Amino acid sequence: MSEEAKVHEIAPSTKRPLPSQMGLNAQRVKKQKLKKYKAKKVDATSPLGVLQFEIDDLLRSNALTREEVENDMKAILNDKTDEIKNKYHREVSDVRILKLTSSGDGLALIEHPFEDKKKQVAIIPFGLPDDVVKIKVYKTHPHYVESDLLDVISKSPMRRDDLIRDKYFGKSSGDQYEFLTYEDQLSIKRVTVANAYKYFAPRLIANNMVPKVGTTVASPLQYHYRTKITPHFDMPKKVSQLQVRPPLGFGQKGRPKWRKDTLEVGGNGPILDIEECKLATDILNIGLTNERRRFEHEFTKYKKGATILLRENTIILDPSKPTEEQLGEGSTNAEGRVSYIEINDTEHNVKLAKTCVTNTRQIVTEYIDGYIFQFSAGEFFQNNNSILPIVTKYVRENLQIPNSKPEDPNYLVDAYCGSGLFSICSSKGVSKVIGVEISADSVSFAEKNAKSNGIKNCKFIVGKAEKLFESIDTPNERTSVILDPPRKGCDEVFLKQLSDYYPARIVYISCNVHSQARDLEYFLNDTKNGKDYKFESLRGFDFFPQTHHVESVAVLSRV
Ligand SMILES: C[S@@+](CC[C@H](N)C(=O)[O-])C[C@H]1O[C@@H](n2cnc3c(N)ncnc32)[C@H](O)[C@@H]1O
Repeated sequence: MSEEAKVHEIAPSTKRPLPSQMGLNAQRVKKQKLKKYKAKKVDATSPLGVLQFEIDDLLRSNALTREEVENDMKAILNDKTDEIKNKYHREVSDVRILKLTSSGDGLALIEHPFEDKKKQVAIIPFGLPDDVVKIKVYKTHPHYVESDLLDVISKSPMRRDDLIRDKYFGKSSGDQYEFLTYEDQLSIKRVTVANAYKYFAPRLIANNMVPKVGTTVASPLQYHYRTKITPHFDMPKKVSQLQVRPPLGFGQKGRPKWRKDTLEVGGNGPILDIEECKLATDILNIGLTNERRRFEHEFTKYKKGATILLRENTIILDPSKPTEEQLGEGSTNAEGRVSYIEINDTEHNVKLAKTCVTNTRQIVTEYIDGYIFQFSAGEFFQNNNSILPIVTKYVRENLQIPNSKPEDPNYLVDAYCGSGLFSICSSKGVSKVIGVEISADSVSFAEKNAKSNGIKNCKFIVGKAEKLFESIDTPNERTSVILDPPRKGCDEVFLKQLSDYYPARIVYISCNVHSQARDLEYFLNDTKNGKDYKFESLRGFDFFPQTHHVESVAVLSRV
């Protein structure tokens, strides 16, 4: 085979610029194998997977095909002179943002750098629909490009810069929606829930089986609500030569050249140096100050980067003893004393102390809905206790089997029960609760939590969720099921067995509405008894104000 033929065989279609057309030396190309673009496999319900649906949606509404927004990955990868890269990775002005993704980024169509008839899909962090902006494209993927926002030329009516309180705004993903009114944040999250079902439950949508998405339930606290944060740092290879401590904080997002006054705040590395987190509770911010001070002295002791856990802990104070004697372990101040904040709980007539726990194995306490919960600081527990009483009440009410008489027995199954939050908060008036959870540590806390709250009708099993069905003996027509799986959702094995068990009601809580939509599409359409269920209600809960995240609660009942 001739040299020429070899190049043509592995080069992309002639419609796109070939390396040779871009002035690359054919001899050099011959010696080195051309790099091939290999797409990473992503879960369809992960942010990158969802982006593919969002791109298709954008293309459909603009009468474009995927081919018409394709980028020449091979040419970029094999571009030794940077000539192609520089054409791709350029500044573009007068870009109108058309949509918002579920990750909270703007989506726009821009001209293609090589082909007049083609466009490119651009992802623009901190861009809002109807903004007109200037961007710098810095990374190319087969069907979209990533960009930095350089300037906002004309503002979207939604853009409310006067609401920005955080000096790191525009640099960190933590407070991505701060420039929106809270009402707009809640409306956007409602659209996220609706779109998730459009993308992942098309048969349910086509058959009008998805209820109208309810308004998103607000969080009572919109700042200072997070009870856990995990700042981290990276260490360079040559730690011994390090004079100044590395940045300690959270990953940088979207280099904000458009916010001129905050260009240097937090630095410009991959990790932003964060002195204060506006979303975290006051005691966590005190803990952050303590841990930053410690890191200032001790950074050379670390060989590798690490994550620091900051978890809020609550202690009911015994008024007859000095407060400091009752605090236990916690983040300490410059004098070596455990930092704390005292709070008067006038409702329950008790004094509380809040401390900040940094040891993942330490036991921490939370008070929710009149119940006490303990768990290891490093294990899963919900992260915004201001909204939890609203959520647990909503779940409890939706588990009720209609037309029940008070004397009728009712049963509850809590799949993925963690340390027993929903089991315990829904246990009153129920004959028996069975929780199942894969973490033995969480199950032992669920048992202790039931006991310390004086609850005797809860039983917890260690194992995969489907283990439940090996031993379940409650009558299905009198049993309601709570599902609260991790982000990846449930698996088909579990959903099939759930359908075979055929409970009276199902309340599905999810921190990833996309996997929830996929699971309900499967459960309602493809399992034995799925068709006997009505999809009663669907709505988001705002566990994480100022961010794009939404928790979704779906309720199904047997008809
Ligand atoms: C989102 S958390 C919910 C915990 C609890 N409902 C709460 O609100 O505190 C999901 C839980 O599912 C557990 N888990 C993950 N995979 C599981 C599986 N296959 N079977 C049972 N539990 C699982 C995790 O350990 C975690 O505690």
